[in-house]
Amino acid sequence: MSAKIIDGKAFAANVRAQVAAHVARLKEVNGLTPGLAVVLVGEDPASQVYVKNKGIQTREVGMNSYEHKLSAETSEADLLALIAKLNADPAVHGILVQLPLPKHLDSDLVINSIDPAKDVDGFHISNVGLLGTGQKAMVPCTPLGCLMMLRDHLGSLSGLNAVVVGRSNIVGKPMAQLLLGDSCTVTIAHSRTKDLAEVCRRADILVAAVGRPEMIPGDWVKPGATVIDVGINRIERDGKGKLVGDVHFESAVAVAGAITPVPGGVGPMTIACLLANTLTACCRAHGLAEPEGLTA
Ligand SMILES: Nc1nc(=O)c2c([nH]1)NC[C@@H]1CN(c3ccc(C(=O)N[C@@H](CCC(=O)O)C(=O)O)cc3)C=[N+]21
Repeated sequence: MSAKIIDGKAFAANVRAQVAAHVARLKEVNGLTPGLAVVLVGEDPASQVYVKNKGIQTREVGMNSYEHKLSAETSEADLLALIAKLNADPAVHGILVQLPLPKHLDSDLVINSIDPAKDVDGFHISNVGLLGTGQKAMVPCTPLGCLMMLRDHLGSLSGLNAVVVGRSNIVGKPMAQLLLGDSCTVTIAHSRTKDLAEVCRRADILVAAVGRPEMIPGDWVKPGATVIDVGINRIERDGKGKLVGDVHFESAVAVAGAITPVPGGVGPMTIACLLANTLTACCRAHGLAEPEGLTA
């Protein structure tokens, strides 16, 4: 038996179509156009590609995209001044500061200077606290995308054993909160976890977010489990560049019940959820009903 492959690319296209339909209605009925500002500091080529893709997809769903490209030497004061301007701009409903920032900038300080209501990454301490206490928050895009795919595949997650491998603030920790919110029994594992293989084998839901190419082999996967691979690792194989996840796909696909591929799994859902969050932020800013099925 081979696992069902969860098509994140198709799923993301469907989410974007739902967002586009809501945006069209907002324009027609309320005269509103959601706006997303993306701030990129420095010239990292991978980041430039992501930011370009975000801009294209933002415009495709009918939203306004505002791109701010700053030099790698930008001072913290100048960056904070730009964020203050975006916070005050009523045309901007979402603000994303592309991470990682150059080393001379304090990313915690920068992120926490964003108006929490416009923090479409969900990284501001207010949103982290709101999510952790089950209150209405902006939810980080990658875990939100994972949750949508899990709910779609499994229906109810209630009572299932979920193991999240990875404890980052951007994926592991918020993912665990969302799974807990859907009544999973949640374990957060990481590189220091004792008997990591055994812990993984107990998972009905296994979320891999460690950033180590193919570190989770098929024999760590419980037969029939749902495997969500958040890793996006660029490796060199047979003299060619290749994108692989944190899960060893070929061995895991033979054991799992369902699995997300890399590329074409979680990655496209991350951008789709960024657009969903921008729409949600716009609706909240104007006291309008939130889009159903596009929030946690
Ligand atoms: N403030 C902030 N928020 C972010 O959400 C954020 C960030 N900073 N910094 C960088 C990471 C990375 N990230 C990705 C989004 C989509 C794909 C994606 O669509 N990947 C495609 C393939 C891409 C390729 O071929 O390179 C896929 O997995 O199928 C990947 C990575 C968002 N990030």
